[in-house]
Amino acid sequence: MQIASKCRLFHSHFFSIFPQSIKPRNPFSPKIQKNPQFSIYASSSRTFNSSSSSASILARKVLFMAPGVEPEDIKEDMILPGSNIVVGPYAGDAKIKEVEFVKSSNKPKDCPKDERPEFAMLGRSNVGKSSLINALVKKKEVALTSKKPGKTQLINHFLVNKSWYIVDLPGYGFANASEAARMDWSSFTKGYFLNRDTLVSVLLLIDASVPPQKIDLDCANWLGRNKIPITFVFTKCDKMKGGKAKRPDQNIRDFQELIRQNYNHQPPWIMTSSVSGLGRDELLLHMSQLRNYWNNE
Ligand SMILES: Nc1nc2c(ncn2[C@@H]2O[C@H](COP(=O)(O)OP(=O)(O)OP(=O)(O)O)[C@@H](O)[C@H]2O)c(=O)[nH]1
Ligand SMILES: [Mg+2]
Repeated sequence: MQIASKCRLFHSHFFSIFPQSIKPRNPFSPKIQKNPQFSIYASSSRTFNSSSSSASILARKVLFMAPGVEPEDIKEDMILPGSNIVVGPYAGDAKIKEVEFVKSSNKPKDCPKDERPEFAMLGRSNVGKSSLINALVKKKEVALTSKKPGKTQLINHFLVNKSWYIVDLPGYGFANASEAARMDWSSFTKGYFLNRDTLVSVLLLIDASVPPQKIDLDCANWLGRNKIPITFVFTKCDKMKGGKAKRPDQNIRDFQELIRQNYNHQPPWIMTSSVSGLGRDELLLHMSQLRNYWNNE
């Protein structure tokens, strides 16, 4: 199948429920602990084992159905902790054995052309994109990080296990960038998202230590409108502020509420911390199932 049509197939399924005809290829028995904290669907998860249609409608609304999963088959231990992601039959081979920096591109058309699947890290400047890449690959300085926003300026491709890419992108919403640089950012990155046929999913990073930001909601809505697959990755979940500031889980819930209005089906979301390693293995497992599905279709 041609890459472009393969990609469309993937995208069109992504925002709807996966069709009955997809047969599991890699039988997977999840070794996942019970999902401890997530009250956002805690009340509904009790009903997932029931075969009632209202339970499966609820599951469809709140959970991310991985490829090959039917709502009526979901059990609580198939949901990744700290996320709404159901693990399905395509999950596996999530280990990172090697990673190498391949190239920096300043135009989407200069990106690698070898048709390997890729995941792009997107988010506000300073949200923790480069730190998350380092946490995923367990190396300190694969992607350069900084306390000052605006560190990453180009499209950087990192090749993992010689078979797929993680892409580090410049952050958006960097107030100190010149007007010209900000305009450039949007045409340059929008061009990348709209034309990159090998893009499996955008990982849209959202800082969970602050309340929902309009710029993140606008970005999520733009991606949704353009049918670009998205996973919300909440960062800095280790940051517990004192006083009246809201905790990460409250900020995440507020963000979900705002997003829910614009999506028929809840996109996948997951809590992470590059400091404590929270969500690392779970995110890699999620990426494996999207990648394996992409590779197999
Ligand atoms: N507490 C905490 N701090 C984090 C976490 N992730 C990143 N940081 C800090 O946030 C700052 C920005 O991190 P980067 O990874 O450089 O952010 P970025 O999104 O790549 O930023 P740009 O390249 O400017 O777009 C650094 O000081 C990191 O140490 C996290 O999970 N927890
Ligand atoms: Mg960066």
